[in-house]
Amino acid sequence: MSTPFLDLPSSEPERLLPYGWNASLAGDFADLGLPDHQPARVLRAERTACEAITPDGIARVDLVGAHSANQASPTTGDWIAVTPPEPGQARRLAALLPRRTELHRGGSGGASRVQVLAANVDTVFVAVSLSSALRHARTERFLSLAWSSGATPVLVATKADLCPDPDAALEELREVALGIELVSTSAATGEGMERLRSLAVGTVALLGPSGAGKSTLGNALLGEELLDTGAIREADGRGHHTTAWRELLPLPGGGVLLDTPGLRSVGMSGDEEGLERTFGDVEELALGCRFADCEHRTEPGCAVLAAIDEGALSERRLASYRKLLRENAWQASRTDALLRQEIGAKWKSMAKSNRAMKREIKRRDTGR
Ligand SMILES: Nc1nc2c(ncn2[C@@H]2O[C@H](COP(=O)(O)OP(=O)(O)OP(=O)(O)O)[C@@H](O)[C@H]2O)c(=O)[nH]1
Ligand SMILES: [Zn+2]
Repeated sequence: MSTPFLDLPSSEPERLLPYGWNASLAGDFADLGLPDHQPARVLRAERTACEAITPDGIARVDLVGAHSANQASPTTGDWIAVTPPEPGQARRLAALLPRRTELHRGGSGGASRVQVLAANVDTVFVAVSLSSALRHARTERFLSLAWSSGATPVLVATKADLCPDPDAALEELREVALGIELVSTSAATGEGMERLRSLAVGTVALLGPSGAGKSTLGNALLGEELLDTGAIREADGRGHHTTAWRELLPLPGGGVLLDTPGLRSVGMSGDEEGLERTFGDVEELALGCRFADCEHRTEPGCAVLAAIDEGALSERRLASYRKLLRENAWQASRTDALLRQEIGAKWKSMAKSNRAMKREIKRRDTGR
């Protein structure tokens, strides 16, 4: 196998390794057909420039110039091709490498475009604090966002040391963490940190409500107090927005931590695929309903209501699913009509045929 590096005398491509550079990305870069350029990863993006790690170290990259207007603009986590270093010349963006994953939120305040918050995130740690009342609907929202990005979510329960009955709380969370890893942690005792480190695969993003302990988890992974935690912020009023701030930080045991201000304030994006995965149990049950368009309210032969009667599904979970679907529909109605037509119609027909297929398979399996 050829080395994933480029043969550039002045540069040290090893500099990209702690940021996730690998042979597969080298292949993507080669496919661009820009042999005179260099690969780089975006550490922080602004409107007209970004900061990136290049084989020559961290550099400012101008977004104007060769990069065409109809291409997506780079965001934190993107791999890009940049012009080689030239004395007295700023680097320029030449191309964006294909994204493997995309964390996004729906347009808000009348904006019609979906806003991409981060690219190429492999693992999302969703933090939920055990020190306050659990709000499952909110947690499910974060998990959906993670699923829809293409990354693998992990549910991280924080502040176990402050919880009077952590076992009961975790038991509850297990239903929410359907099919994913659930880790109980405490920054105070170090509980769960080793396991968390082993789950920090690739580029890791932290999601969760304010005060859930994201910065504290990040610092534990980094082995250094690089992120300001609530306690420090309160003490000296410092924020994340200093110019020296980089949003991608290599982890000592491999992997990269991604921490952007935008991710700290995400809600729900118009995405139903992520919901389907988060609520896989409800979707699965719904396949057994007599009517294909069953809304699981009063319909006869409703398998979802039957499961609730039997205690196999909690009413709370169905209610939470409904609420998120409603919220999604509302979000979708706010995005612009064209986008809605294009994406909505495609998704609807896909979902419809998917459902029909699943029902057919189920029918055959059960011989009905
Ligand atoms: N006792 C205890 N306190 C913790 C733990 N984890 C975090 N904290 C405290 O909880 C507070 C909030 O933690 P942060 O890490 O700042 O939370 P955050 O999610 O980054 O918050 P935002 O930056 O507002 O999004 C801080 O005062 C932490 O010291 C824990 O495991 N145990
Ligand atoms: Zn039903």
